[in-house]
Amino acid sequence: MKDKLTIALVAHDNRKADMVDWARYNTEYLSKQHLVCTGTTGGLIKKAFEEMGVTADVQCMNSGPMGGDAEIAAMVVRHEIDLAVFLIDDLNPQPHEADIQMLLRQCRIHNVPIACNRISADLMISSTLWSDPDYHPAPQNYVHFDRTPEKEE
Ligand SMILES: O=C(CO)COP(=O)(O)O
Repeated sequence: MKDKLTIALVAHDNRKADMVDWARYNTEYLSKQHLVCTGTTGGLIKKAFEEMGVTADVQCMNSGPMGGDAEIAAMVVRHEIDLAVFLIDDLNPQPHEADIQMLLRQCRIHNVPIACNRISADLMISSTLWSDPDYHPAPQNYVHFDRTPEKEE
């Protein structure tokens, strides 16, 4: 498996404090990975690492409402993202809902693990499967399911 994962980090405004706190909690691990973030989320994570005197590889895309989610979704389609953490504000509407759904959908389609809360993110980054050479993720399988009830003889 790869030495360095490319991890997407995205958080809506009301979830940014949680994202920064999560990034601080996992600084040692995250500072060894390549982080791809939407603009404002990435800026806050960079600042938090700087305040802690930690050097990290943080790449900032556009801000979410200006296409950042769409840029990251395109990276997912190109298989450039290994894992995503997306802290969504489920209590308030977002102007770029279509882009949000696109990012979530492309992660599902392309079998990219995506955590939408901190516990999922913690479990995902601590999985030993990342370094297990015998682990090969099963591909997504979209098989038609026939709902027609079987006829009784
Ligand atoms: O809106 C976002 C994700 O949908 C996040 O974007 P920012 O990190 O630029 O605020």
